[in-house]
Amino acid sequence: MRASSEIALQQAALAIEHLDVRFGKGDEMVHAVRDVSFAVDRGESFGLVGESGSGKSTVLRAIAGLATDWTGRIAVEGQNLGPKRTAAFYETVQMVFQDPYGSLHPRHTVDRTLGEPGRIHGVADLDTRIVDLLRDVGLGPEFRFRYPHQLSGGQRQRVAIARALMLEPKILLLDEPTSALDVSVQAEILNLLQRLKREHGLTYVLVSHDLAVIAHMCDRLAVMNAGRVVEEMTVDQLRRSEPSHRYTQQLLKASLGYDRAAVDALETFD
Ligand SMILES: Nc1ncnc2c1ncn2[C@@H]1O[C@H](COP(=O)(O)OP(=O)(O)OP(=O)(O)O)[C@@H](O)[C@H]1O
Repeated sequence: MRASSEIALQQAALAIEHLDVRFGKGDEMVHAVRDVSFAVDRGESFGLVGESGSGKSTVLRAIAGLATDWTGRIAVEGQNLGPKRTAAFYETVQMVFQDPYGSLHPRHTVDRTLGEPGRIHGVADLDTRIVDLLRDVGLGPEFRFRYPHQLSGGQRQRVAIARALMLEPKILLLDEPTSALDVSVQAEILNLLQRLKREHGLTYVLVSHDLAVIAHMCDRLAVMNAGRVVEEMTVDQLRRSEPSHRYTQQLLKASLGYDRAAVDALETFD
């Protein structure tokens, strides 16, 4: 596994260099992300971990074009991104949010939720594609005309994942995709994401405050504190409890969810 510094930036699925992100102006200004750099290889799962407010989601939001006051470089498959996101961007990069309740329109059926991006981007044979995508995320065709309030939390997140896959993206930005779900549903969704990654050759950037989730899902991770990356490491190093930065050691100790036996047990789920 290559460290960010060894990944040729033109070859990287995603390269972030010296990213700074701010919100607001003057006295109210929040400097949420400071000089963040990392690169993600094609097909890799990269985790961003850190306490609440450390800037993890803001990094994803800058990539997705949802936080617009940023400087530095963001490149997707060797192409630098400007301030606006194009149709080609959404055909390459999609985002899945934490809250499946908030991220689906309450008055749109599953059919409409999945169909809308497909129609906008001219996806062929949309009816078949919708049914295939639902099957891909473990939902039968009977779910097609349901509204969000007729779905469980896990089913809603499956719909949100299916919507993200509609345009056959190469990169998924996953912002705490399971933290609104209870533990058993969380394991189901994480295992679904693992399977989809294998089957579709996806690249993931996964934000989580939970080291157990990162250890289960990722190849490498960056630890964020107060807007900065304090350490980048492989998950193998994390598992061997080898963080070199004091903050990461603390995070590891303090992370109530982190229990090596539990992480190993998670891996036996199918
Ligand atoms: N729209 C916004 N306007 C002003 N400040 C913001 C905005 N979004 C985020 N921030 C601030 O930026 C900082 C980083 O927030 P961010 O959501 O990226 O952290 P996080 O690590 O993802 O936290 P959490 O795990 O709680 O989601 C925080 O201080 C937050 O208050």
